[in-house]
Amino acid sequence: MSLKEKFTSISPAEFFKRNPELAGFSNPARAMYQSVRELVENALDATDVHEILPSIKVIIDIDNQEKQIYKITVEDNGIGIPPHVVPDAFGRVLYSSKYVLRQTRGMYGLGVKAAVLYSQMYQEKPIEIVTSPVGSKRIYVFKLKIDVTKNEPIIYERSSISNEKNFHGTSATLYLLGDWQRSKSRIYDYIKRTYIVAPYAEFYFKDPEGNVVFYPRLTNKIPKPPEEVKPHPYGVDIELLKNMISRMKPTYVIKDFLVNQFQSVGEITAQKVLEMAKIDPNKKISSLTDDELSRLTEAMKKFEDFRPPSADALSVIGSDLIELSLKKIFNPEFVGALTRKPKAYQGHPFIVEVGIAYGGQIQPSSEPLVLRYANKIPLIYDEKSDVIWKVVEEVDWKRYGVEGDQIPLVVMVHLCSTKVPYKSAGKESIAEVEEIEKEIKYGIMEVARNLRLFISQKKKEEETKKRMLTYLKYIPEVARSLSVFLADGKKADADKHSQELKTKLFEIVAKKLDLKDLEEYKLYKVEEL
Ligand SMILES: Nc1ncnc2c1ncn2[C@@H]1O[C@H](COP(=O)(O)OP(=O)(O)OP(=O)(O)O)[C@@H](O)[C@H]1O
Repeated sequence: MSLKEKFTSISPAEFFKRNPELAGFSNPARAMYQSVRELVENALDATDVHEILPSIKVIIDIDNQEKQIYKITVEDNGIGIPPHVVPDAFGRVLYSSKYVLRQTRGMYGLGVKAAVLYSQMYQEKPIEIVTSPVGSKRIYVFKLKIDVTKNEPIIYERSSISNEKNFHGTSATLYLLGDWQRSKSRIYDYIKRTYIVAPYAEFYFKDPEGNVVFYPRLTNKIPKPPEEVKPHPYGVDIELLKNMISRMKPTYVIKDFLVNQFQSVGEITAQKVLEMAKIDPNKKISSLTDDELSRLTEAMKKFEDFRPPSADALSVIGSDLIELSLKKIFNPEFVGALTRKPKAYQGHPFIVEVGIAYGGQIQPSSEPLVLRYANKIPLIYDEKSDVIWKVVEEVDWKRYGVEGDQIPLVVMVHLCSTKVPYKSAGKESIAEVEEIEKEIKYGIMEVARNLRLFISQKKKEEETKKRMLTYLKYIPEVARSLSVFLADGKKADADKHSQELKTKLFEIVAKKLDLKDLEEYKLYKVEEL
C-alpha cells in the first residue's frame, strides 16, 4: 500500500466536464432542458437588457434517432457578439460579459460552455454560431469545441458573409444526447413560463415531433433595463478591496477611492469610516497594509449610516405586466400583483414581486401552482428546496378565504437581484436568506389580502343572490293575493294591481338587499325557479 498521494490540477473546463450535474447536466433529459435554458437566457439577455423587443426562435430536431442525438437551435434578434470574442464566449469556461453589478439572467460565465462540454462528450459535431453585432456589415460564422485540458476554444471553422439585410443577433446550434420524451413537459413549461414574465417578447418553438407553438408579443412596453452600478460598502471583503485597488492608479488616496469607487459614500461618510478604521484619509491606496485593509473592511461592514444599495441595477417586471400575463395565460376571476420596495442583503440590492391569480379557468389542485422566478428566469426543477416554495407552503390560505381540498390558485414570485443566492450553478433553487424570505412573505400577504377582499365580496354577492332568488319566488304570489284584495273582485283591476305590486315589491327587496345589477333578476321567470 502506498501512502503517497499524487497531486495534479485540472482546468475549469475539466472540472465541469467531470461534474456536469453541478451545472444542471445530470442526465440526457435534464441536459436537454438545461441547454435550451442556457441558450434562451443568453438570447433574452442580448435583447431586453438592451431595450430590444425580443423575437426568439427555438427549434429542436432529431439528428440521429438511433443514438438519440438532437439538434437544438436558438436564434435571437439581440445585440450580437463581436467576432473576436465569440471563441472565448462559447469555448472558455468562466468567460462572460456579465461579471458586472447589473441584473442579468447570466451570472457565472458557464452556462453555454457547460452545454458545449456536455454536447461534445457523447457526439462529435461542434457548436455552430452565426452572429452579427448591431450595425455590422458582416455576419460571422463559427464552429468550435472546447479543449478541455487547456480550457480554450478549438476553432473548426471561421468565416463571414455580407450582411445584406442589416441582421443583428445570434443563432447558436448545439448537437447533444437528449431524451425528448422525458424533458418535453419541462421544456414546454419553461418556454411558457418565460413568456409569462416577458409578454413583450415573441417566441416561436418547434419541437422534434414537428409541433409548433407561437407565443405572440402582448405589449411593446419593455421594462426599464438595469444599469451597471458600483459596489456597495456592505458587500465588500478584503479580496474585493485588493482586487479593486490593483486596477487603480497607485497614487489614488483612500478617501477619494471610497467616494468615487463605491455607491452610497460621500465625503463625510468616507471621513467617518476612515476614522473608525483608524486610517489616514490621505494615505495612498497602494501603500495600505493587510492590517489596514482588514480594519477598513470591518469598518465598512459596521458603519450604520450608508444609504441602502441602489436599485438602479435591477429591472423589475412590474405589476401591470405580471397581471396582464397571468390574466392572459390562466383566465382567472381574480388577479393581483405588486412590486415591493428595494431591499438589500449582504450589500446586494434585491426586489421581490408577487402575482396571485385565483378562480376562473385555473385548474384546481391540492396545492397552489407556484411559479418561481429569479432575474426573470423561471425555475422549474428542485421546487421543494426553494425558499419561495417554503414561504408559499407556510401561508394559511384559509385565512385569505381560499377553502377546499382543491384550490384554483396560482402564486407567482419574482426575485431580482445583482446576486441571486442560487443553491447551485444549475440555477434551479434559491437559498434561504432571511431578508429575502421576509420580503416574499410580506409580498404574498399583501396581495393575498386583496384576494381575501375579492373572495368575501364574491361570497356576499352569492348569498345576496340566493336570498333574492328566494324572494322572487314569493313576490308573484304575494302580489296576486294583495291585488285580489285590492280589486274587490274586478278582474281587470286585479291584473293591473298585481303588475304594479310585483314591480314595487321587487324594488323594495332589491333596495333592502342592496342589489346593484337588477336587470339580471328581471329576466328570471318564477316558474323556472
Ligand atoms: N445569444 C447571445 N447574444 C449575445 N451574447 C451572447 C449570446 N450567447 C452568449 N453570449 C455571450 O457569451 C457570454 C458567455 O455566455 P454563458 O452562457 O457561458 O455565460 P453567462 O450567460 O455569462 O453566465 P451563466 O453561466 O450564468 O449563464 C455571455 O456573457 C455573453 O456575453
